Amino acid sequence: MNYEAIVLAAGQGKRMNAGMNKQFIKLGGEPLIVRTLKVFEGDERCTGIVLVVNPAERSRIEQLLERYCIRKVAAFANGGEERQHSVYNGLQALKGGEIVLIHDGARPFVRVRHLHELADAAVQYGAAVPAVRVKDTIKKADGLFVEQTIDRSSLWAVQTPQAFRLSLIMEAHEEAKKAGCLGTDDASLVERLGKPVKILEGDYRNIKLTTPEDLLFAEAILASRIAE
Ligand SMILES: Nc1ccn([C@@H]2O[C@H](COP(=O)(O)OP(=O)(O)OP(=O)(O)O)[C@@H](O)[C@H]2O)c(=O)n1
Ligand SMILES: C[C@](O)(CO)[C@H](O)COP(=O)(O)O
Repeated sequence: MNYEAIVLAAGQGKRMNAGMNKQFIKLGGEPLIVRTLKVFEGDERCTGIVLVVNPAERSRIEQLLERYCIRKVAAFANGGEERQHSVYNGLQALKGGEIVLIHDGARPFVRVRHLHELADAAVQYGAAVPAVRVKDTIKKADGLFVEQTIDRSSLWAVQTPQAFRLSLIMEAHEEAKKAGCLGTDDASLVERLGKPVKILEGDYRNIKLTTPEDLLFAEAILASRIAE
């Protein structure tokens, strides 16, 4: 199934502490956002990308698109205060296809195979997310004292891209806006409507570059890809 993509690049990267938006950090010589966009650029099922950016960074990003021959960015949208607001703005800029994939610009290692599986699952279920099983022992705490050890057998760490029927995710965002509800991902807004969200087992290497040590993992993943 073909799809449109929304790629989010309008954060500040505070936790990365790089003194700039982490989207511009170079990984193996190429900016992070370029690596992410190249995955969608190379997927024949992606019909266009809405790129959500901080307006102050737009011309710098446009220069990168030119330099790295990224042609699928069909529209820009302005970032909002929170990730959810950025997605909302991105949704308004879509052309109106059936399926949309919403992706963090900070996850450059997603595989085209997964994009296809997610788009197809969104046709079938309405909403589909990639996720990996939680490997750590998770404890709930009160301050720094353990209250409870959570049974991890039903816990998943959820990633992006998250795939949706456009009508469903539009409704989910409108309803969340009305209710003043903020979620850390888009699927949670569908969940609050009581609609199903399908999990597809993802890839532990589809990391989001969030804190400085993630750069070490990213370089290692990149090296393993080059060796493939
Ligand atoms: N208001 C926001 C916040 C986040 N994002 C994007 O959403 C993705 C995931 O967010 P996160 O990792 O939290 O990125 P930042 O917000 O940049 O990081 P931090 O929270 O550390 O500042 C990133 O690609 C980021 O650019 C966005 O477009 N608009
Ligand atoms: C959407 C997300 O990438 C799913 O893992 C994540 O929730 C983004 O925000 P976070 O604040 O870094 O959790």
